[in-house]
Amino acid sequence: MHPVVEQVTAALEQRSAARRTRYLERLQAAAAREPRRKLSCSNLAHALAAQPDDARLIMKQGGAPHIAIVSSYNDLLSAHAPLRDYPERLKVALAHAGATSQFAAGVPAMCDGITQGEAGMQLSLFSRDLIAQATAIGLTHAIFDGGLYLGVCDKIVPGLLIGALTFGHLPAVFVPAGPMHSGLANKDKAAIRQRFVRGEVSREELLAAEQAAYHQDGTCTFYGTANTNQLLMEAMGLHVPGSAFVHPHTPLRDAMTDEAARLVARNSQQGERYLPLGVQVDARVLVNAVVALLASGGSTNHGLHLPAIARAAGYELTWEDFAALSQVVPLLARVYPNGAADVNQFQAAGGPAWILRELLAAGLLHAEVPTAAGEGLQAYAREPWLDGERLAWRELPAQSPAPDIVRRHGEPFVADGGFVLLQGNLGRAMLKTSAVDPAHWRVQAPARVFDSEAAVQAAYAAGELIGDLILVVRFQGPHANGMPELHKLMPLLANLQQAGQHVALVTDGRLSGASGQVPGALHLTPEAARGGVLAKLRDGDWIELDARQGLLRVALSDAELQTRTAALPPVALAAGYGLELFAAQRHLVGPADQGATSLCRDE
Ligand SMILES: O=C(O)[C@H](O)[C@@H](O)[C@H](O)[C@H](O)COP(=O)(O)O
Repeated sequence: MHPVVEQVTAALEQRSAARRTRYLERLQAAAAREPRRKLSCSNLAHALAAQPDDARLIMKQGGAPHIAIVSSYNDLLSAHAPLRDYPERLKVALAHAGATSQFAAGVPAMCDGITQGEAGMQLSLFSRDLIAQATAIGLTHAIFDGGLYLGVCDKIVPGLLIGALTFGHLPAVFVPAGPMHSGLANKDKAAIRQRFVRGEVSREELLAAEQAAYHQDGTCTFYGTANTNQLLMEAMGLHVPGSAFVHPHTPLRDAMTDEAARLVARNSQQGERYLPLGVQVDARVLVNAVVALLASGGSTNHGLHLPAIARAAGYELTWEDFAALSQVVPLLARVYPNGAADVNQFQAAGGPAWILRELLAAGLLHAEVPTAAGEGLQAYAREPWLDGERLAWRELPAQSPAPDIVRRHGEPFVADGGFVLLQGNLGRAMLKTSAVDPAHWRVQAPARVFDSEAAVQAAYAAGELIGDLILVVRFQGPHANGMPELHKLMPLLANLQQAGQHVALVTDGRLSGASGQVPGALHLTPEAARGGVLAKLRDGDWIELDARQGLLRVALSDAELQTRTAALPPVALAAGYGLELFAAQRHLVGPADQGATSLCRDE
């Protein structure tokens, strides 16, 4: 076991000891209560009312595990559209496994692809917490012995997991649907966007390219936040092994969905092996998730989601933990935006199983952890296949079949994991280097300060973004406006960079997991709307961003900063599009480095 992985795990355990103890006490109390068996007759009758006769009978007897199905299905998200028929399929599979089940909750799911650059994006991160709460509402009926959680995309899997951890005495299996087939290559899609921004292609050509990329149901094919979720569920042992990137509507996918039902019934209190989710997700599992994130060049959004998930399990996972692990975890995959391959090509080259096998071999993962599939993570280092009609797993080749996509741990693409914690008089921020050319890891330039993504776009269109510059986009933090992704800035920033300008982004907002190329100091905390120095910046202030040194500073002394008046957040930010309903979240939300959540705050 690598000593740094051991140290980070021990430190995480130590700093979280009191919180984790409280969490486990709650979990044990919930497990001991067995509420279903103590429900009053009228409560139970309500639960049984809509059930088929045979299920009613079994549920009345109370001996079989009763499994909650929580789904984020809608057909607005291409990634979630295949989940439509899963509940019926799972109910049949659960019955075969001797369990009964109910569809406990449908939770909201929003598509960041549809809302990029629009007002709805301001609800994106808050939707994670709402999904956690909606999951809890389904489970709070207290009649369940386990949960199946159906979801794929950005905020949905973290939200489901936070909700499920609140009912950590129940076992959980996460059920994905898989990616769409490859369409127009992601880098060609990005190139056409850059040309559109430069006025070189028409809107019709742009739309044709977008539709060639997003062309059917299933998850988008780049390694953004949704697909990072999927790899993390593998690394945390919460999936049927290898189910992340199997296409929807295939016999293999169906077999894996059925297997999820078998596993959750088996892991219930009435099953062969009781595995409460809250016990399963311990410090080792959280560290494994961070390691897998880093080794695969995953989404920056998990710098928020993993600390929020950790808090739901009683842990204080910090950006320092990410940074320490990043120094020893090698980058083993090149998947867009960190490379040219898409997730289908990544999967064909070995996919998550390859990454996990290599990390296990390098002693960078805790191997002896309980998983949904059994004891030990090794089961997740093999690939699934159908042996006739039987679901089986087989070893991957020893050598990389595609060294431009996946590498052995001894021959990585880069020796570190590409997560940098930037610190200085502007605050603390995250920067992901895996998609950024090292030539751009250090930028020193005057600030151009904006209070919205739209204002940057207007300045670009007016030809005002000239020369080297650090684009400061502030009042984009969780308290200000829910911390939207600012992905629409990418084509224009990439154009400036390609034109030879030295550019970087500094923001208290987020970027999409699909963003790359241009260095971005993200999730800056404290945010401008909560006393951050960002609110005091002016055009022309000299900013230094250095990924190698972990530095982010403005060349102003403390005395100079003292004399500056902080700008006020733009007025009337939160009206229309439902934003007015989320005032309480904006008020309650915690800082980015604690997961930007209004849930699981310090007790
Ligand atoms: O992966 C993420 O973090 C995103 O939130 C993701 O949903 C993405 O931003 C959109 O799908 C846009 O994708 P493209 O604009 O790159 O096509």
